Amino acid sequence: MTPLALRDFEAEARRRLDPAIWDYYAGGADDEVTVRANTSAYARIGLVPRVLRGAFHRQLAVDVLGHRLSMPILAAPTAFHLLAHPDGEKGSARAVAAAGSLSIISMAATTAVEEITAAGRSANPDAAFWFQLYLQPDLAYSQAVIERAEAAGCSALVVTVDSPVYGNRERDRRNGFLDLPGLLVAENTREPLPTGEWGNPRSIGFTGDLSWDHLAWLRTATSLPVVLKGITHPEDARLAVENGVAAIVVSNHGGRQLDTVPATIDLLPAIAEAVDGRVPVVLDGGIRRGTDVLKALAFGATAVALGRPIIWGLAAGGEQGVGDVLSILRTELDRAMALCGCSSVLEVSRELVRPAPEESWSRL
Ligand SMILES: Cc1cc2nc3c(=O)[nH]c(=O)nc-3n(C[C@H](O)[C@H](O)[C@H](O)COP(=O)(O)O)c2cc1C
Ligand SMILES: CCCCCCC(=O)C(=O)O
Repeated sequence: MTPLALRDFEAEARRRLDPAIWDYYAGGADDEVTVRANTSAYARIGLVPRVLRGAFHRQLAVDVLGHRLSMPILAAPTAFHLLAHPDGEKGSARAVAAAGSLSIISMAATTAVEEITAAGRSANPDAAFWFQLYLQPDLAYSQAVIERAEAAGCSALVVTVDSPVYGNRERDRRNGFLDLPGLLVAENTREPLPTGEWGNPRSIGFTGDLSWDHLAWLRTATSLPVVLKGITHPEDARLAVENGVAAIVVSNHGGRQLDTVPATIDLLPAIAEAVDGRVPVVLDGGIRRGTDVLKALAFGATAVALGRPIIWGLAAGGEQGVGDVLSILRTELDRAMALCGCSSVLEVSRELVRPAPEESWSRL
């Protein structure tokens, strides 16, 4: 059956993947309340379209930190793509680049950052990449990883701030997922050698005392723009801007870190208000339809990022599958914009959305 929607890729990915690998990709923390909330929240938000606006041609392109992207949809950082398909991170990067979008490369990628950026640029010479960092307690080692990402051509550093410790992923614990020998080689965590080559991989650590002081250290460690990923509180968004970050990613890590954090789409309006247009705001978590993208833009996001749907596309059809996922979502967003009377993503505004508590929604 030809996949028509992102959920079709999810079903196909599930069918193809080893159940323990599927669980790692699909699962979340504790009772997975946040995993479910991220997607179900969109159904509670109504779209109230404007009509007779002549939106025959639609402009989907956006500018994010100096990059012109063909659409407001990026690839969020996700680990271990080679577990999904032999095309791995190189296949995903080529598909995202060919779609005119931007990949945030995971520090826990199973392919070296240099190979990923080269693959993306083979598909689109103008392709943009950001590098996601789990700050390591050994700052000298973190510095080496950052310099490696810079040399590979990444244009921003995305620091994940929602993970001072690893989330409680019970599916993985039951499956013994992280204990599988040789399964998980995070290529970008190799030791720098005096020869300039990369030695054995280190296991990824988390910085338990992660604080704003580390952000000050990062400023000394890189001249790249710093993006904070994992902002959920409006006060932290305000602090992030005051501390000079270039952008924020509103994210609860796809429900994989702290369970019962609300859906990101429900957190977005207060964060967008706190940021007040001073830096770009990217939202991830639960984006599965073009209407979800439109709702996020309407509540103040500059762009959205996809986590699991990229993995589904990869598992179902390699590079081509990722391309199809992006193409379907783009077409859905374009159609939703047409039906809402928007000829540009810049025209997608708050007047189009109505957050509806379930009781009032049922009265409509
Ligand atoms: C399998 C998987 C691996 C992930 N790996 C990372 C990672 O290495 N670094 C990171 O900051 N976030 C990681 N995330 C979180 C994503 O970047 C993103 O926040 C989340 O997946 C968005 O939700 P969605 O999957 O519903 O789109 C991962 C998520 C998944 C599902
Ligand atoms: C110990 C392995 C760390 C990889 C983390 C990848 C990630 O963020 C995830 O959500 O999974």
